[in-house]
Amino acid sequence: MLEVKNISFSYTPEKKVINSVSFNLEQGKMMALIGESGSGKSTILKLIYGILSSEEGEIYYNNTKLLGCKENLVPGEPEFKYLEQDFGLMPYSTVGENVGNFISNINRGEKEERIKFLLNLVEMTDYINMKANDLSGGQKQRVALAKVLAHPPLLLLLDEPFSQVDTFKKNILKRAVFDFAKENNISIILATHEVEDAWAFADEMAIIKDGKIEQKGNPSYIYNNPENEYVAHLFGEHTIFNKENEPEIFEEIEEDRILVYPHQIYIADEGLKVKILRSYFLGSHYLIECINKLNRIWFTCPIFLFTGQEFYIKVNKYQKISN
Ligand SMILES: Nc1ncnc2c1ncn2[C@@H]1O[C@H](COP(=O)(O)OP(=O)(O)OP(=O)(O)O)[C@@H](O)[C@H]1O
Repeated sequence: MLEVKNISFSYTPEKKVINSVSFNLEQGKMMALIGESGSGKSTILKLIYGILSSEEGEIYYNNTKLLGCKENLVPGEPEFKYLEQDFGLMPYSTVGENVGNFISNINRGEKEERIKFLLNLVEMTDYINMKANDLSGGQKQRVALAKVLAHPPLLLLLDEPFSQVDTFKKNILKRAVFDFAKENNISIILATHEVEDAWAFADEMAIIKDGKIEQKGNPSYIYNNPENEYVAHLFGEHTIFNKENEPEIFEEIEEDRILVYPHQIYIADEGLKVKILRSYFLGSHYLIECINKLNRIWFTCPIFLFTGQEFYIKVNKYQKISN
C-alpha cells in the first residue's frame, strides 16, 4: 500500500506548487491524477518516485517511509518505474536493445522471448531492429511503455503515457498495458489531462487543481457528483443552468444552480427556448451547440439540426453544483 500524507513542495520560494496532497493506493490498484496543464501532476509523480523531496508531509510504501532525493544516494525508488513525458529512451540503440536493457542477460533465449512478448504487447514487434531515434513520437511512447514493463515494478508512475499515440492504437494499448498491470499486481499512478485516458480503467481518480486535490473518488462517482465546474469541465462539454436566468428548466427541480451533461437534455414541446448555433457530427449522434440569451447550451441529438432553428428543451437528469 502506498500512503501519501500531506505532501507539499515548491520549486521557488514564492509559490507552493503542491499543497498538502494526501491519498492512499492499495497494491494492484490504479489511481489517475487528472488536471489541467500546470496543475502539479508531474511534480506529484516525481515526489513519489523520489527524484524530488517533499518539504512537508511523508510518503510510505508498505509502512516504510520513502526518503526522497535529499536522503537517498541514488534518486528514484528501485521497485518503482517512472515513465516521463520525454520517454527516456536511448536514441541510438535499437528498439530491442532499449526494451532489453533492464532484462538479465543470464538466459539469452528467455531474454529474447521476453523482449518479443513486450513488443507484441505494445504492437511494436516489426520495429525490433530500428533505432529509437528513427521512430515517430507515438512509436517511441509505445517502446517506452514496453521498457518500463520489462522488469515488472511494484508501482508504475505514468506521465501522459498515451499523449502521442493515435486514438485507435490508444485503446488497444491501454487495454494491453492496464490488463498486464492487473495480472501482475502492479499499482499504477497515471497523470493525464484527458479523463478518457483513465476513466474506464482507474479504480480511483484525484482531480488536481493548483497543486491541491479538488475531488477524489471512483470515476463514476466523480462524473455523477462533480463538486464544482472545474471538475465537470474535465469531462467535456456541459451546461450550467441558474434558476434566476432559466426558470423554465427548474419547474420540477429544487436547486438554484445545476450542471447538466449533453445527454441529459432533450427536445420537448415546451420548456426553455433555444436557438441552434451548430451541429457537430460525432458518428453515432450529433453534439448540438445552442444558445438561450447569453447561456451556451450543449446537448446530444440523433439528427442534424440546422443553424438558426429554434426548439424547446428540458432536462431529465442533472448534477447539483456548488460553484
Ligand atoms: N523545474 C521547475 N522549476 C520551476 N517551476 C516548475 C518546474 N517544473 C514545473 N514547474 C511549475 O510547477 C507547476 C506544476 O508543474 P507540473 O509539471 O507538475 O504540472 P502538470 O500538471 O504535470 O503539467 P503538464 O500536464 O503540462 O505536464 C507549474 O506551474 C510549472 O510551471
